[in-house]
Amino acid sequence: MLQHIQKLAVIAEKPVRRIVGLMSGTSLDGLDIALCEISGSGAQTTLKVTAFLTTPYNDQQKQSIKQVFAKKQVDLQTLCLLNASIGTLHGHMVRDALEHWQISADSIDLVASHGQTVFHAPRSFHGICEQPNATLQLGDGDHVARACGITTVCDFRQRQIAAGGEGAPLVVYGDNLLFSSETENRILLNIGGIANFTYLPAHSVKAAPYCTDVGPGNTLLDAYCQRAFNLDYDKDAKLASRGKVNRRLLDDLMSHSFFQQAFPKTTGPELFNLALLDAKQAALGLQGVSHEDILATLTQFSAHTICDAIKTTKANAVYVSGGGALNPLMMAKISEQLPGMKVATTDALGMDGNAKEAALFALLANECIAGNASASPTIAGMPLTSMGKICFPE
Ligand SMILES: Nc1ncnc2c1ncn2[C@@H]1O[C@H](COP(=O)(O)OP(=O)(O)OP(=O)(O)O)[C@@H](O)[C@H]1O
Ligand SMILES: CC(=O)N[C@H]1[C@@H]2OC[C@@H](O2)[C@@H](O)[C@@H]1O[C@H](C)C(=O)O
Repeated sequence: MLQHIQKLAVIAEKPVRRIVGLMSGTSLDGLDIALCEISGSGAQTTLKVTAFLTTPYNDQQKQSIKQVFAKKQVDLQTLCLLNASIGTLHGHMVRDALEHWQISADSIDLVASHGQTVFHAPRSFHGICEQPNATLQLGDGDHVARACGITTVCDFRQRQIAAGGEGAPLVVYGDNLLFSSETENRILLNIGGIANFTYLPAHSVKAAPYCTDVGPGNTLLDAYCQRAFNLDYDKDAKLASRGKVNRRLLDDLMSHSFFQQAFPKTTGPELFNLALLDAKQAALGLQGVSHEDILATLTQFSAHTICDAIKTTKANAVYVSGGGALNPLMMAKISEQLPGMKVATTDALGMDGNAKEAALFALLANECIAGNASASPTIAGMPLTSMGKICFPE
């Protein structure tokens, strides 16, 4: 053990750390792997993504996660086996990515492993006042570390909950260190399965940044597309573009109490799922609406709730990342509803939007090893705390 601690101390003192960030999001498309070079910590952090890839899950891997994903009742043995097998799978995916990039595992200081969220239950969702906020990511860090041979920092969300947060969104801690501006009030909007944003007031404003989930991004669209068309997602919004927004359904979706909750708040497919949509369609007698019209309505639902949330800020510019940034209809609707605001992708800030979340977990691992949470800049409504558990490869 002593040699592991000594090695960590050496890593903490390095001028530049090479950290592989991993993120497997709610879309279940695969594992995002971002190789990052990070120097400094806290306000002095610099981060460069030097290689990135998404290793897709095969159908069997997707199906095995779907057995437990966002489900209130699951087979405990399945869950238990998945925790180990996802860890090993992610470790092997890291090893293969490094081989592909022709980089030796010995040259990597740390892996930062988010794991696979399978259930997210903030108190506002479970409603049991005496119970805490809770969240569960599978893919045990010891299995990751063992499978790729690299010290792994994992399970970032638990400490943030223990310190008083909802365990998400965590990107704000990195967004604030990397992307705030002297003069621009910025929104960093990520449209993954769930959409979230970080609001970064310009330094001159001297206000604290904050971050929140705002509602569904692609999760309802993907689930509907899979059920109605047996397609993973509506590529380039080809299907939704043929449909018409159903106003009654849209208004009903928009009236969900989640949208009245104050920021910061978090959510997931545990709430925004096909059961919710089906119930609303049935209650309104709208079962006959065409699949294309439903997709058009869901695209507008995401765009509208995102823009409503952004309009509560004083932002001058929005930088978008995540798969939703590649959906032309979603992006057109967002630009349309934010007249006069600059809408760009995070590429304009030098960050590949697909790599951003994985890179920001690398940054959290960097903070865990080399940072000082109590000296970090304040985030409104969220605790300042270090995050992550450390797992050694031998
Ligand atoms: N060309 C495209 N056209 C339309 N939608 C797209 C396109 N490319 C990606 N997407 C959408 O983006 C999704 C993947 O997004 P992303 O990888 O950001 O999700 P995630 O990281 O799993 O989510 P989260 O951030 O919520 O955990 C796809 O499932 C799809 O809905
Ligand atoms: C519990 C969980 O995994 N939440 C994810 C999810 O995907 C988007 C949104 O919902 C966000 O809250 C979070 O991920 C990002 C990376 C975050 O924590 O900032």
